[in-house]
Amino acid sequence: MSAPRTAPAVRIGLIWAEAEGGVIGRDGAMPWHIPEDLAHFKRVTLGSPVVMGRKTWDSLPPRFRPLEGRRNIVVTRDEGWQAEGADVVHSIPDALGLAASEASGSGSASGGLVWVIGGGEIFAAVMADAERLEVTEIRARFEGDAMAPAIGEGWRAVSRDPEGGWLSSRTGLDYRFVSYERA
Ligand SMILES: CCc1nc(N)nc(N)c1OCCCOc1ncccc1N1CCC(C(F)(F)F)CC1
Repeated sequence: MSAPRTAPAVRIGLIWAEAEGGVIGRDGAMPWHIPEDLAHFKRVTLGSPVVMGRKTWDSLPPRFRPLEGRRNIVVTRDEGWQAEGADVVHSIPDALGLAASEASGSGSASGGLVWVIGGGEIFAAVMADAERLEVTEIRARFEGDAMAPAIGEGWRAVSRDPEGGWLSSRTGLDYRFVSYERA
């Protein structure tokens, strides 16, 4: 029995890239490089607040930190942690509260959602309250130590790009974009 869903004040989307079997990371990084996914991530999240765990913040290449054009909200248990360009909070509810004050109206590109961008621990904590998932599926198997949350039967895929088959990254990996909404 999952935790009772509270109606969050803010609309939550999760975005991640996963290999076969649900691997999303290894040793604090992504074990692949798919430039087309970086562009996809930027397109989906630009203009919306992003919420991430401290390890994901640390995994951002310095030139991308903070993620420009988005409020960067970083969740950490470390009371002393701070970083230039990051709004630091110490719980998911605090992160969502901060994002709620920021998530632009439904007019914005992604309809006033706050995007949770990783990692595995944060995804697991917010999955029950999410209403949209943007998943990049990578057609390859990688070893890893961070996993995507399970997408239960309460979700339905509302779009696939491409509709059938896969796209080929210039780095040689096949991938596709799948969008889910709560059924
Ligand atoms: C893109 C990686 C990514 N893909 C999807 N679909 N969902 C995510 N949750 C996600 O992880 C975002 C945080 C980690 O991000 C990076 N980790 C390593 C190297 C580069 C990055 N990127 C490059 C693009 C940059 C830009 F600002 F351009 F978007 C953001 C940082």
